[in-house]
Amino acid sequence: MSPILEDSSNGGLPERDSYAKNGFVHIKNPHLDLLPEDILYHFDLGTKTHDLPSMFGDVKFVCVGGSPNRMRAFALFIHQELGLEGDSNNVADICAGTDRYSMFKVGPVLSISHGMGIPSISIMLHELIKLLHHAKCRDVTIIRIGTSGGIGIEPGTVVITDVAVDSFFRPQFEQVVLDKVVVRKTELHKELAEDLLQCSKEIASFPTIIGHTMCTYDFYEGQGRLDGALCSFSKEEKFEYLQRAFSSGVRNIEMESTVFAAMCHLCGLKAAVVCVTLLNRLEGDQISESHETLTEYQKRPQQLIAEYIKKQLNLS
Ligand SMILES: O=P(O)(O)O[C@@H]1C[C@H](O)[C@@H](CO)O1
Ligand SMILES: O=c1cc[nH]c(=O)[nH]1
Repeated sequence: MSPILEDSSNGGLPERDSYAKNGFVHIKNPHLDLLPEDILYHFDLGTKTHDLPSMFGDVKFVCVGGSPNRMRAFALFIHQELGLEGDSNNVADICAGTDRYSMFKVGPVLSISHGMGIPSISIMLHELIKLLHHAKCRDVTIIRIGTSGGIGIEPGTVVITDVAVDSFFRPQFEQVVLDKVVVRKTELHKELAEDLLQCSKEIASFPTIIGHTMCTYDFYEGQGRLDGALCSFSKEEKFEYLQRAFSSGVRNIEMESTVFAAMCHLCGLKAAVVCVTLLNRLEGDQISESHETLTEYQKRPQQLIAEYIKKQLNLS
């Protein structure tokens, strides 16, 4: 059994205090200073090939989500909402040179896809955080706008995460580093979550709550589904697990929030997770709503975040 270590690079270190003063993004890797060039391979960007400060230096809001189409749609929507000049349909994919992720920049807003699951979002976040650092961005807010399965709440409800928990309902993320397990905290920004809840009250067009979000390594057995290709538990065991999750404060389940919270916290980014629920897992496992309904649900976190961004920019 590998030893479980407390992460030494916790939020109480001096670097994080200085973040509060200067607003820069932290990079906690001394080896990076020795690199003559930093290639952000999965973005097809680099410090020698691109002028990152002039391309990204004005970024203040980063929104991330699983699907490239959703993040493109969000970029077009934000273009419209911020009343920016130019044809929103011309918003280009900055990562067009690779098909790993898509990235769109609209004024001070960056919209990026991260694929499905912890490994995929983790790779994206390493490169994104380095990008923000190289670009000398300051006071950046980052928000994951995703989909999820709800527990005991009406489908279509938007859940703003207060704390991301693992499959054992623990507020932590375990990263295997070499042959050790490093445990990192999964704190999110409390004030940001409250501000987002307040925005939702002002829009008042869909139910929004604050709750714990459980992050799993799998969509099927890992989320207690009975409809995967494999299933090694009974219906009763499934319900007993989901009820326990509910009792511990979990209101939705997705697949990225713990690593997202852990990495953003360590790097001094103000972060939130805002996911719409596509179904109530106490009523079933299959996502059976119509395409139109699911599309409308997916727009809800986008509407909320657009409202928040406009408010921050004094545009609402
Ligand atoms: O941002 P998305 O909607 O991709 O997040 C959830 C979690 C998984 O990535 C995926 C599973 O359908 O949806
Ligand atoms: O049930 C669901 C729905 C969306 N995403 C998930 O991870 N789970």
